[in-house]
Amino acid sequence: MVLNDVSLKFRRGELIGLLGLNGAGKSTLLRILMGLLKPTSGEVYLEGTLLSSLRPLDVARHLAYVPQAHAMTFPYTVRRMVELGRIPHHGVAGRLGAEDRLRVDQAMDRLGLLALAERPVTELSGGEKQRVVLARALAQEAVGLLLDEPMSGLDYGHQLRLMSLLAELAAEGHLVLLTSHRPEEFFSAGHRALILEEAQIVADGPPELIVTAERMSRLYGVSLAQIDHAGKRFFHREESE
Ligand SMILES: Nc1ncnc2c1ncn2[C@@H]1O[C@H](COP(=O)(O)OP(=O)(O)OP(=O)(O)O)[C@@H](O)[C@H]1O
Repeated sequence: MVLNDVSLKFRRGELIGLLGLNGAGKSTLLRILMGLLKPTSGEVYLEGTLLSSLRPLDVARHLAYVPQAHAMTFPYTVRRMVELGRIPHHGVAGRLGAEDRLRVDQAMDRLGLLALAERPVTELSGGEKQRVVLARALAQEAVGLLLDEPMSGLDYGHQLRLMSLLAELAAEGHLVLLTSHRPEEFFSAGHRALILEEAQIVADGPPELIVTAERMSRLYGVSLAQIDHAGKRFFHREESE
């Protein structure tokens, strides 16, 4: 069983980090929340409505999902790819209006993509592609952003910028749920940390109480010490190991 007895409630304005070992079920949980996988028992509700009763485009107006890997087969330009994020608003056959263009430009700007706007996505680096997919999710203007390892492949500067952007989005009222293998990332910016272990949520609460050396040592099976500095927490492997 990938997930068992998981009961969670998410609210607008929350920035939530989901931690867990490889194979713990993090992506599975995001896919269930997006309605891409159906739970064998239990239900997902989106603002009071049963998720499974909504059409995919209706879901996409509320939730945007950025998976871990994205195949980019067609040589669309970066701009065209980000424009696809507007489909939930103007429909599959609809034309882009002024509002759509504005949102696309804003999303590209926030991900630092304006200079790459006319480049075919097939010719981009891994980190650049990742930023395009994130910009497409932003252009979607969904309240909830479900991001599977959004930092992966990004250079250090873009990782830090993305973390600030996600905090900004949460402050603007979005729900941001991301998975990561770097517990430090949530400590300063995240409001809530979740740990998925043995198919269950074993911890759910403020990062300062959950993302501790003791818990991270147990989770990852390496002995860690923590350093708290300037409102941030860092981990390092204990010398004695
Ligand atoms: N399509 C699938 N068919 C069968 N089993 C799957 C499928 N996708 C994932 N699994 C299994 O479900 C479990 C959870 O996988 P999931 O991708 O949700 O883990 P994860 O926590 O996101 O891992 P990672 O950190 O490696 O990305 C794993 O044991 C995996 O092998």
